[in-house]
Amino acid sequence: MRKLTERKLLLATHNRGKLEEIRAMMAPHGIEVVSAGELGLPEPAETENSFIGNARIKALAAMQATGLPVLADDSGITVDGLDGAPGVYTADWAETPNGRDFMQAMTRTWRELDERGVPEPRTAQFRATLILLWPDGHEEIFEGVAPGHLVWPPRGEQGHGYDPIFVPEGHDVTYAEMPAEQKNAISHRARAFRQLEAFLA
Ligand SMILES: O=c1nc[nH]c2c1ncn2[C@H]1C[C@H](O)[C@@H](COP(=O)(O)OP(=O)(O)OP(=O)(O)O)O1
Ligand SMILES: [Mg+2]
Repeated sequence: MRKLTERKLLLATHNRGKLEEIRAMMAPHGIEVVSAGELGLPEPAETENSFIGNARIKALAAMQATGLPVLADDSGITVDGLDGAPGVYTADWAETPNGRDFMQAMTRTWRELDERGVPEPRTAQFRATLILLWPDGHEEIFEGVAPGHLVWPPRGEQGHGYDPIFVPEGHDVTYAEMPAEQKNAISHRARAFRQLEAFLA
């Protein structure tokens, strides 16, 4: 098994919420995390239609720019009553001419469920695909899924993105109502990260 021997890792993301979560998960391993956003690296277009495909695009772009081993995260929420949408397009649903608006994206998600007459509980899964890419092209892929259901109206101030409407299975509160440590112990990203931990030297 290829181990990550560097104590510093580049995270190919421009998302501050992901950065904070993965930084917290790496900290106990003594690995410092810097992000593509912090380094001012360009944000590549995510043109694939799979989480793995888009994670690889981001990882490759950051690795080619720096020559460093890179971790990338592509994630999103799949809603059963919407046949898996927004899925790979979760971030796209938040796009506006003035940047991202996740209240708009969450509102659209709930409205489309209403329009289809989907009964509650409106089940959904948060998904994260992590790719660890070495400069020689070697890669490892890790996937985490967190099942749960959506609620309306949005609740909580923690976290980011769609956190205020997602209640993970076995809990009564949304991701956004949880302290960061609790979300980081149970989230889709945490589940993917636990597989990755085997690769940390
Ligand atoms: O834990 C999460 N809590 C709430 N929302 C989340 C989470 N994880 C992903 N999401 C949503 C929002 C994000 O915008 C989209 C992923 O899109 P995705 O392209 O992977 O990330 P991104 O564009 O925000 O950052 P980047 O591509 O630079 O890593 O799914
Ligand atoms: Mg993105």
